[in-house]
Amino acid sequence: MHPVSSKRRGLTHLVEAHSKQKGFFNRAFAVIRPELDRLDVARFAAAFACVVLGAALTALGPVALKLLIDTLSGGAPTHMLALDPLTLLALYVGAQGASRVASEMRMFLFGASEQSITRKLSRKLFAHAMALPLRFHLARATGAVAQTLENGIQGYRLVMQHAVFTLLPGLIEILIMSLVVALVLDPVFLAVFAACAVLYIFVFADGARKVLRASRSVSAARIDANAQLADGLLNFEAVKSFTGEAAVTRRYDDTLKIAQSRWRDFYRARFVNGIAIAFIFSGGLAATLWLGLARVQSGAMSVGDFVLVNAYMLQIVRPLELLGLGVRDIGQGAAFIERMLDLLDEKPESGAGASVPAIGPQEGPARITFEHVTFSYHEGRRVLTDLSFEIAPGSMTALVGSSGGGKSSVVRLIMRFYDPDAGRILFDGVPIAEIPPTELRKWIALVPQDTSLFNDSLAYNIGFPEYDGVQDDIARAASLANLDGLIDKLPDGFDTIVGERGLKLSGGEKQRVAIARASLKQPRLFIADEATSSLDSRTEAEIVDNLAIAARGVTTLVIAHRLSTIVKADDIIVLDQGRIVERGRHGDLLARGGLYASLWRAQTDDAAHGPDRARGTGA
Ligand SMILES: Nc1ncnc2c1ncn2[C@@H]1O[C@H](COP(=O)(O)OP(=O)(O)OP(=O)(O)O)[C@@H](O)[C@H]1O
Repeated sequence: MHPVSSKRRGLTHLVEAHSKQKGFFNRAFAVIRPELDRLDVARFAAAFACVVLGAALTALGPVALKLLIDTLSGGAPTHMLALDPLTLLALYVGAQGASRVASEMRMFLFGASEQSITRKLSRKLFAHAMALPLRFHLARATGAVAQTLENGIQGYRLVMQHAVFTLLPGLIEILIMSLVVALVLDPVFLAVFAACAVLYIFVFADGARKVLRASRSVSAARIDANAQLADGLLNFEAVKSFTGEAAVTRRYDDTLKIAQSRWRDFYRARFVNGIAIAFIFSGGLAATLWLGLARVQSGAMSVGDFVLVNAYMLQIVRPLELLGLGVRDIGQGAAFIERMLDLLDEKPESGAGASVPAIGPQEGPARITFEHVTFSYHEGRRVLTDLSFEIAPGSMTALVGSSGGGKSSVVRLIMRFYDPDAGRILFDGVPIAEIPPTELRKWIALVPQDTSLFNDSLAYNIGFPEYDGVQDDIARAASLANLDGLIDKLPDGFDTIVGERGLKLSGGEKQRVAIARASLKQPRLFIADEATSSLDSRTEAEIVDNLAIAARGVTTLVIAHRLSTIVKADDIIVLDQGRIVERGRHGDLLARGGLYASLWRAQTDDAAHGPDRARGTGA
């Protein structure tokens, strides 16, 4: 390749990399800017003042020492300040002490604002994760999302810490030292300092690039490892029952091994960098002292000057090293932040977290209309095809059919967890695509197929999300869902902690908590997706009766495999492979002798042979 063109490409590459980095820092700053309040800014400003003061004192301390030595060694006072030794000693000690105090103040002020920003940033990230659509969460591992957020926060802390503690003081110290050297000493020392500084910059720039690359890999590996960790912990019941402890530990260790090797690359990059710096430092120190020695011997320099140049050479390493460390660790922080910024770029659901004006009628039982709705989760695999039906206000409609037929998907579309590929869904005549999801969901109470509870008290879980001030309502809802017997038995009653995802409760108890929660909502549409599938027949019958009373006047959509629970429905829609194959009342459908009749027959036959076999025959 032509050398000039390759050079040009190199330049273009550099310019591109620079503008990319600029874009990154703008994006990263845009995330925290709205979170900074006046107090944060004031604390930062005060920390900044301490940094400037501390750095100036650190740089000027050796000057006082030089003056003291010159005075003590009887050398002609070449300086303008003819101060007595005690004053000079006090100045030197004072500069050292004050610089330490400024450093402590800086840490105190910075720590307070860092924690405030970290809290606000964590809250913002969590709120964002909560506002992301269900589609996002179903496609991601919980542990990976958690680690991405954790890495991001750590990244911000690294960047903030180094901006305040390393980059800034480093720059100020170098500036002041260069000024003093230029004013007081032979310019040759400035040249040595400058040569060392240039070499440092090259070595650090190279190191920072390598460390950044290694940090990216570390960040990705940490996320993968945490995804495995959370997956194992969440599935511990399956792990135990299938004695899979060793298998999941191995699976987790495989990701840990990758993370370990990425960390090794990271530390190797840092090590190589550190060794190069040590060589430059030793070379610079040797050159300075050799030049200083010759000048002291020839009388061109005082002993104080020699001490000053030595102190600066030792001291200049620190700010330069700090600068390098700062750049390197900011690179690491940036790599950690990158993934989090990608997550923040994920679009939240429209209207999520915001208060949006509601559209359409505000009360009364809902009318739900499906108009030629077609839907697939992934291209090429259609789940619902040309679905058209209407659920009349105040009616009870049942959705039945074989497993995987698309019943829960109908519910997800009504909730706007997903949008249809074609056709539309209307809520009281208003297309739900025009209703903000958060508004729409306020009108609907859903008892989902899989109930997973918060690791909190029974009362919290029933009253979720508005726990405070509804104690009586919670007790009433618990009683409606036949939970009072259980609560009486528990030593802590409503305050009993239900365990992670409600694991300390039985499947049926969890379902009843979900029913109680939904019944508190006073919705316009009540949806029960297999809400009583884990209950024994008698409890189920009692709850169904209670629900019928509670849902009187509310439009109700019930998905059920156990057909005995929906014989009284006003309308039964039979779905098969995403299409409506039959529709009518229980008696009509039986008389028709189609899919519904055969499902019914299978269940009643099973029931005749034993009640437990009657469960889930739709599967
Ligand atoms: N998040 C998803 N991503 C991809 N495919 C999905 C997703 N959820 C469900 N499916 C698929 O969509 C189809 C319909 O699922 P759906 O849960 O709506 O059926 P269902 O009638 O409620 O089944 P069941 O009675 O077993 O609960 C199934 O083939 C299922 O594998």
